Amino acid sequence: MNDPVNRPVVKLTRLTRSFEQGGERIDVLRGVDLEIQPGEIVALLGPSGSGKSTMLQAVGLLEGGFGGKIELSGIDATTLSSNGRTTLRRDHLGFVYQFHHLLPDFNALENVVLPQMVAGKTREEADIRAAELLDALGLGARKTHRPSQLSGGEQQRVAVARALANRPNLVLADEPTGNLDEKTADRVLAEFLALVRGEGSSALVATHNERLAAKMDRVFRLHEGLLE
Ligand SMILES: Nc1ncnc2c1ncn2[C@@H]1O[C@H](COP(=O)(O)OP(=O)(O)OP(=O)(O)O)[C@@H](O)[C@H]1O
Repeated sequence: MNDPVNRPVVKLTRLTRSFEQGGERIDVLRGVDLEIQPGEIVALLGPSGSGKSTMLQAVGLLEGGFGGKIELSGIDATTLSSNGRTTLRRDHLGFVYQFHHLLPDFNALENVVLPQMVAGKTREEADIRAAELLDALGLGARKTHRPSQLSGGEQQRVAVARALANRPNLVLADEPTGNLDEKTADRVLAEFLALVRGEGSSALVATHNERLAAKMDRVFRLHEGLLE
């Protein structure tokens, strides 16, 4: 029971978030409950403005201002200090965004090595792990390319490798293939899902694409601030 491996990687209890805009209050999240078990890949569907990014920011411990409870692998993030949240984020989470956000002056391998060095790995360990991930994503021959020398699909694959570098138990992905053409998006998503499954990790993937969402284990829809 106390084994963190068997605890939900995410448990949200009555998560709320409101914004003030022009003197008006918008209730974006109205009491969201969600549990994601280890190894599960969950799609978060919803039209633009429904609150998908807001929800990922909550789970990613990237912003404050939320009501309710956010637990990651049994740890209640809402009671932690800012340093505690940073450590929890570093040790448990990986992030992939719509745009790759790779460091332009570093090559593909270095972009995957850097977060590992920040987490305390040796350069040698980090190099081995980065090469393993890039090889798995078919980028074996692109390791010394800078982001500007890679195609959009290749850049996004490097971003996927970076997100998985520290063996997170949950990857948060916000429209991870939203910037790619349909064929490339399908291929990169399939590789991403296969890698997450192979690593035994979990993922919460925000998308407005029903077809892509259907490839995941469970699909939730954000509608009027609640999950359906
Ligand atoms: N910092 C903020 N201040 C005011 N309103 C905000 C803020 N962040 C988000 N919102 C509002 O919250 C709502 C949800 O935004 P959010 O970005 O979470 O939606 P989304 O489903 O991710 O949309 P998209 O698919 O377009 O990225 C929107 O109406 C947005 O205008």
